[in-house]
Amino acid sequence: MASSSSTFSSMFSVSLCSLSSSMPKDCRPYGFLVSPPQPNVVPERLINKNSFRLRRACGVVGQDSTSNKRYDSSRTKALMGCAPMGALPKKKVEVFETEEDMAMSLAKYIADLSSKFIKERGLFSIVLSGGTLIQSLRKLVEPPYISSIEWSKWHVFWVDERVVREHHVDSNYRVAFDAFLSRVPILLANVHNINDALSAESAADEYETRIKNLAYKKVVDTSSVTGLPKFDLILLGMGPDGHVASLFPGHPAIWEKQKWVTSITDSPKPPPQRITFTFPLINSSSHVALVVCGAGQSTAVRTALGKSKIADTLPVKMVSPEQQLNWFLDKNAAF
Ligand SMILES: O=C1O[C@H](COP(=O)(O)O)[C@@H](O)[C@H](O)[C@H]1O
Repeated sequence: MASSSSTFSSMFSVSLCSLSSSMPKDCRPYGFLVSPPQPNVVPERLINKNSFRLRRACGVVGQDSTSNKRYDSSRTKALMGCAPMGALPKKKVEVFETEEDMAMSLAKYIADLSSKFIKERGLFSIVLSGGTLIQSLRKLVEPPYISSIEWSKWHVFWVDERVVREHHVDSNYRVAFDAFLSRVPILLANVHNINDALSAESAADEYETRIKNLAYKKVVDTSSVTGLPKFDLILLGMGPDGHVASLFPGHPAIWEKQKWVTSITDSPKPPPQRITFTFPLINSSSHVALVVCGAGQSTAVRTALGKSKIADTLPVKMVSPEQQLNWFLDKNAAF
């Protein structure tokens, strides 16, 4: 509910940043904040001054205090996910008084995107996370959305999954099925969960292949920028350590560039065996909603939305979809 939300501007001077720049649309190796001279770096005079100001306000450009060189952490972030240079998503941070208000606004946001993409493409590809996010989808199974959404046009995926059988309590599929999918008229054939009979590595490979085939059949769109499947909407939760999907701080999987879906067998949060989308695939999506509630997440939220360069390797801060990044926060997570 717009009326009960407040933007983050008062806290971080960052609320709605509609950013763009004229950086070349390519992808270079990551790992530096101060770019060494490179042939494809756009001369500073070509960077629109207003755009620079906006980006500085959002903490994505600035001056390195030790070397006195200008840095552009948006570039670094884009590179991490292999997203196009300069194609920063629009970013919107909304803070709601209660989780109930947030759930209402989230339902409207999803319903609006569902209708937009169904109009444009005839289908809606939506990717779920596990955890507390699913509870926040409860308004979708109530009026008006239960009858207004064209559920038969939905294709549902998981950004990460625990490698357990699908009826197991730890299964993200099971949590979503029990609380959400079983209550709406989605076609079972359009619910694309992992093959739970496989090992973590095989399940990741098989899921990637299936996604590739569905992109070939245009069930999932394809990014004209990266050439990777482009999901219409990815819904991400976030752990207190700033992890998203099963991409944990300090884990090598956050740097994966070749695979679209990878496996891990040493998740710091149980269960240890998981499959997860990698950043190149997450960041090729059109829209991402980061849905975060509760005081336990507030430190990671502050770090992610603050200006610290150190936070650039916090998984949640590496999320950068092609079109729009929306944060849905309750007050407890935000303050
Ligand atoms: O393990 C996981 O954790 C994150 C965050 O979950 P939450 O319960 O703290 O909201 C979740 O987004 C991810 O899908 C899940 O596998």
